[in-house]
Amino acid sequence: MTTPTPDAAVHVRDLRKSYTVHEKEPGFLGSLRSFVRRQSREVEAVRGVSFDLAPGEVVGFLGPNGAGKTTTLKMLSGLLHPSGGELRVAGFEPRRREADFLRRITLVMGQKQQLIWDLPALDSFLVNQAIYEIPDPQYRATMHEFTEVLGLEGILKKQVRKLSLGERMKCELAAALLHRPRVLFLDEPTIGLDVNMQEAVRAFIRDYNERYGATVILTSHYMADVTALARRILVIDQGQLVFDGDLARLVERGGGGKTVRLQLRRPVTAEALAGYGSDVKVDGLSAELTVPRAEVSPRAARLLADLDVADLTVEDPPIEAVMAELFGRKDREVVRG
Ligand SMILES: Nc1ncnc2c1ncn2[C@@H]1O[C@H](COP(=O)(O)OP(=O)(O)OP(=O)(O)O)[C@@H](O)[C@H]1O
Repeated sequence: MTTPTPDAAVHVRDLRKSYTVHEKEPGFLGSLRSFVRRQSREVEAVRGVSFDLAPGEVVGFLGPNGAGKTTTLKMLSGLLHPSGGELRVAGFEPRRREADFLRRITLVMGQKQQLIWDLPALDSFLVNQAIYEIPDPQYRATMHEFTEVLGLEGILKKQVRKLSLGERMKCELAAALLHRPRVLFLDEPTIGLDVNMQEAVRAFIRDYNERYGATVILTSHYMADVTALARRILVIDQGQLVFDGDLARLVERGGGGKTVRLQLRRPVTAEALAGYGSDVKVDGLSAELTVPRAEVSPRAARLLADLDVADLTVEDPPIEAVMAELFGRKDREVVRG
């Protein structure tokens, strides 16, 4: 047994989770056969994940569908028991679900709701106040603060079923954070929201992190959430951690080169640009091409010297492209950047 890193808000060592999945062949005969002899197999959803988070750290937890993100977050919040490994969250063993542990954490799942559908959100808040034994003055102060930051005025007394998705998500977040937890597990908190609402939710999470020094693990399929909130990224693929480090290092490691965009004064053909880089696209007087990272300066200098260029910009590839590159790799060793 290893000793948790002192003061780590989250300590994870060699965490594992297998599910037993019962299988059945299709059709009536299949049902009969599985009735007589049940077939099952093990799915290793999380296979030896290790990391530590410092108090106040905001971390993006990324990976393709089925990588093991939700399973990990459920173990961290004590909803699932690990098959192996070691876990400490705010000094507690999550699987015991002690009251003091539950007071320090929250799990928000964008796809699930905890608010009572037929009642106004305010009623769910009062239920949470009772569950978490939040003293009245703290409840009033937090409600006041959340109402302001999230713009809840006017929606708290409406039946939850009548709220828009975005309004409901704001109320879900408020309900989940009413007890001022110190460790937040956020699983797709902005899923399905429009761009403005995504930004509002992000601003709220950022504000909460700064105000209370909360530790945050965030999964999202929207890279904008991750780039706006997290500097450190954990990438999981097929149940294993494949990257742990700075967002900037992740982009660099993608290795796929940088995108050079050109605004030209005179048109050029894609063939003419092929000698300067790959993936050349030309649209009227605009063009873009991919250039190897180490070659950016000399190639840009050649482009400027050879062509009639009005503007030239160099950009990192979109993080989605970097991730796709990373998942395509065969090496499964964790890279710490
Ligand atoms: N209750 C369950 N029983 C059996 N297998 C499960 C169960 N829950 C998850 N799995 C399997 O475990 C693996 C990891 O699933 P998990 O939901 O943790 O992935 P994820 O990274 O959160 O994916 P997504 O981004 O699609 O939500 C998948 O292969 C999934 O099919």
